[in-house]
Amino acid sequence: MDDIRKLIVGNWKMHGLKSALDEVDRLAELCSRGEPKADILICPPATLLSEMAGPCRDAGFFVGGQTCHHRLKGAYTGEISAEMLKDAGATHVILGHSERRLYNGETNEQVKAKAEAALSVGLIPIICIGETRTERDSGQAVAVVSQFLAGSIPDEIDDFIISYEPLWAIGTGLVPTPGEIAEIHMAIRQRVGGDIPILYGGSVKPDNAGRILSIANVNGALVGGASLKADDFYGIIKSA
Ligand SMILES: O=C[C@H](O)COP(=O)(O)O
Repeated sequence: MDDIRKLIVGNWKMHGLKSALDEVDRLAELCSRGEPKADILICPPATLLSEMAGPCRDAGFFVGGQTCHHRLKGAYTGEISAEMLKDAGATHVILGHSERRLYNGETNEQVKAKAEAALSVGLIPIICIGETRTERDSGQAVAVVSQFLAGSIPDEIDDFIISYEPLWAIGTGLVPTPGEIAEIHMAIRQRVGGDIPILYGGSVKPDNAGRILSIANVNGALVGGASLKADDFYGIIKSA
């Protein structure tokens, strides 16, 4: 079994006003009761990043972005650069999330360029890949995930994270079988090598996290809905 330290990531997506900082305080209090066996990364909306960086750092948590532009500066109204995320205290950035590939039309080439921008300022990219229900049901899951891998990862890089997120498991309460997760994570492992963390994301909850995190080559989780409340998120963290 690989000895990569588990990473539990909370992707808050488009949730979180300043009052959500109370959840960071609550999570810090819960985690102070014992030594979590995982690193914890919270990716809030960009509007909260600077304000969260301090409390998270004090609690031993990392903070990250949910996307970044592929350029470091310029006339790109409404965009956020990797440099701005770094300046706000981020250490990681989620890239190519299926919700951005679907709703914003993000392509593999754009994800690759964003990853290069992130790496150029010292951010660790978390590159998301996954198949649709139709692709899973037609036996294409491994092929589709392999194509995303080939197209989204910059050449010659070694400090990045992959997150396998079957699109049909995001926000649905549905989770692949352990065998399905193991098969995909092994395929990713064979492609990226032994040191790259591979996270699973898609309806991870306190009651299934232990089982998912015990699967070979699952080095952590990318958690959406269950990361918004500290007690739920801690239920996943302590399963690591
Ligand atoms: O980024 C997180 C993934 O989209 C999973 O979201 P979820 O835990 O709400 O299914």
